[in-house]
Amino acid sequence: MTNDHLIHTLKNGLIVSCQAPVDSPLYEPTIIAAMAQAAVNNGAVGVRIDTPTHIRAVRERVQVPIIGLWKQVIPKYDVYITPQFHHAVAVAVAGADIIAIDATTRHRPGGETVAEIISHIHQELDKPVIADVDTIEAAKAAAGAGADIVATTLYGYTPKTNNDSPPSWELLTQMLEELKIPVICEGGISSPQMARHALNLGAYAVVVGTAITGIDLQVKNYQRIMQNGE
Ligand SMILES: CC(=O)N[C@H](C=O)[C@@H](O)[C@H](O)[C@H](O)COP(=O)(O)O
Repeated sequence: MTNDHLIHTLKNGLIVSCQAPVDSPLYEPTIIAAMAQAAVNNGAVGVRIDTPTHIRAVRERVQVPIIGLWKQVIPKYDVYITPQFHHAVAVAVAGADIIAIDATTRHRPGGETVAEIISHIHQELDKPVIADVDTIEAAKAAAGAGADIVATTLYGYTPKTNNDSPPSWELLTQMLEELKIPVICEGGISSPQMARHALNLGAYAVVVGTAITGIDLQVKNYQRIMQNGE
């Protein structure tokens, strides 16, 4: 399958992000892979998976495109989603079909620019890149740098955006108006109706994580509201 065809299989579909906090009992390759398979069995067109180990386990069980990433904590840097090319290599070798990278305009470790990482991923790994962004400026820069897809993933998680919670319909609309490449709506989608709304606005596909696979965060949230009333 060509990369264009692969991207096309995601169109208008639901991509389920199967991730868990590192201190959760769900943070196990077999459990992540079971969640991914359950998602695919029920119609998910793709899955989004963190770490090479989890990607390898999921690859054994599902055929749909895997969007792979590797979250890293690097002292002095806030960029954490597949921050450097060598992380992208590990993600690709583990079996991911598409690589997600942080494409915000924040300082990056290793002296690589977003454009350099994207071009290395294209030339050396032959994989499409999803640029996870927070603002329209970052989205435009990522598209200009050769990203295949941009996603609203980091809206609400960076100093420029963290006084609001995702999703931002405004950012999604702006990205759809100003970019020519597919735009994925990701982050804070918590109901099928919200996912449908994103598609109605023109999103290429929708990624849902916490609302489907996030037992830890969901239960914490229920508890907080049930115990404290807010
Ligand atoms: C900001 C960040 O690190 N987002 C991560 C990206 O891979 C995941 O933790 C999210 O679960 C994913 O983006 C889906 O979003 P939501 O869980 O809100 O449906």
